[in-house]
Amino acid sequence: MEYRKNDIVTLKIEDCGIDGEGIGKADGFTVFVKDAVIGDTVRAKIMKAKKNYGYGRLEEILTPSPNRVEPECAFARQCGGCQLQALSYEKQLEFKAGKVKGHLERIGGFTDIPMEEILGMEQPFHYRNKAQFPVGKSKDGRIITGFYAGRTHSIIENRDCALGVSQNKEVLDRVISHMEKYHIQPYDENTGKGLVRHVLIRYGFFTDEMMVCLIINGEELPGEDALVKSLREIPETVSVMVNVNKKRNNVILGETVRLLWGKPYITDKIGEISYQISPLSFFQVNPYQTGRLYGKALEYADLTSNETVWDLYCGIGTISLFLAQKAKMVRGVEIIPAAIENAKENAKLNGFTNTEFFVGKAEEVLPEQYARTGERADVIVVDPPRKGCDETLLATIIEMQPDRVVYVSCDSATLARDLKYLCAHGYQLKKVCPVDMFPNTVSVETVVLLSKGKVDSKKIRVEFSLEDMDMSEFQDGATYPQIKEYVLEHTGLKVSNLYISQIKRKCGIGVGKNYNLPKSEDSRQPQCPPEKEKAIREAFKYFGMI
Ligand SMILES: C[S@@+](CC[C@H](N)C(=O)[O-])C[C@H]1O[C@@H](n2cnc3c(N)ncnc32)[C@H](O)[C@@H]1O
Repeated sequence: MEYRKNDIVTLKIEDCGIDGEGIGKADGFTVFVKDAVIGDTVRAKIMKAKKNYGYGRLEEILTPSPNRVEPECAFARQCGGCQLQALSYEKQLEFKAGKVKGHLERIGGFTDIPMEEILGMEQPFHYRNKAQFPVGKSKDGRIITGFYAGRTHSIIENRDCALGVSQNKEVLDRVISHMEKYHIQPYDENTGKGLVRHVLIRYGFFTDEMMVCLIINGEELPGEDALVKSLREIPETVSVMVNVNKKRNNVILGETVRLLWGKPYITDKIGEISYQISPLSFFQVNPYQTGRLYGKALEYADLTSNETVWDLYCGIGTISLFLAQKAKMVRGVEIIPAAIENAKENAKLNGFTNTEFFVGKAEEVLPEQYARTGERADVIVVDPPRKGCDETLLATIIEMQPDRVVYVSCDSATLARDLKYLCAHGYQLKKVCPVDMFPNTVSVETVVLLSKGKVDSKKIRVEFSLEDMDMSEFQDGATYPQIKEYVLEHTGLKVSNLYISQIKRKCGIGVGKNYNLPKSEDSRQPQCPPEKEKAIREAFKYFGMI
């Protein structure tokens, strides 16, 4: 059945979408309902309707889910950070394990998935060692800080996030009163004026060292010494820095950092290994679960001190050093030069002599090194960003034929795509373990073990090429239907998948290499007209894709 705007539907919520919205069906018509949780029976008003699906506003919870809980944070509904706080933690874990399994089945084409039990937390709050608070103004002109409401840039005022450390509030109180005293204006995204954009706080859970870094739209901050004096009164402060970002974009951190006081980094430990972490370094945000995640990767790598291992996308060498405890040699590759500097320092700090690090793209460094040395690897570990591995890299792994591949992933959709490729080229899926690194949010991390085996055609249902798929929907940003809907609503124009993919390419957003390209050189494709291009670009901006 088809529903239209303003229709009222009754439905049972059975799933959860990427923004944590409840998903249910009314007579085969799928409805996304914000603030409804799995297991609720709700009455919803259709606010937007498409052919087979629509977006509903929660009117009434007719029967609350037995898994509904009172959120710990008073702002959980408005804030975009925690999408699942109203769902019991047990059910959250079930949902996440199901999400990984579902992606492996639907995208990867796998059956009989060797899933291990998801590794959850005992206390799923106050686990984040890093927080980035935007600074802005309230309607009545006060300086405020907090978090962005879901998919917007309006700040929900909150200095005491339930996922962060208790020191966050004290830091923010001091920064805001400093701004008030010195008449420092927060940055305004619309005008590009104002000074303070964000406050970044990093905390070492096992060392109790804290770094405060103000991201500013300028070179200097009025009263820098007074701010340092105030922040030093918090006993855990070991580092106060500014980061300069004068660009008018959505990227939080700029490239330049300046030390105001203390050390340019904090130190923290995972297991037996110490790491130095600077403002720009990638470091897993949940230190408790990171030890378990890396422990699982190490278990799957099954090292006996004789192996040569590559750790691709190695960041500051976190997994590399974990592996180096039990390997003959570990080689790490990372695109950010500063992270590789950190990785080398971290190796030295911990006394490792069996590591080597390379700056560059994994998909370039690995084939180059393999061509140069011809040395095979016993184990290859990959931990790519959400977009997953480049196909050139996967092809090189296949060529190198390591005994085991350990894949650590923060996006199970691109993970499933890459596993499908590796298994279609001779690897076997041996173990899958989801790890809950981000309780109360929809994200889930996964560790996978693949080992060399024969091609098993029964396990793979469809032939495919990465180039023919557009996986960018699974990354940050919006889906094709969401973009179409935004464009229609704001301009009245209808745009096709073809036009969206053309503009994605122009903007440098990853689209499968052949996705929506003409099948032969002579075939003609319509080109996106300028007014539609403008509208699509606006939608990309709205969804934070450019
Ligand atoms: C999910 S993080 C993993 C970092 C590290 N393994 C850890 O656990 O801390 C992904 C890393 O890949 C890096 N990266 C992104 N694209 C890359 C590429 N093409 N080649 C190498 N590194 C890349 C990012 O800078 C980031 O440090």
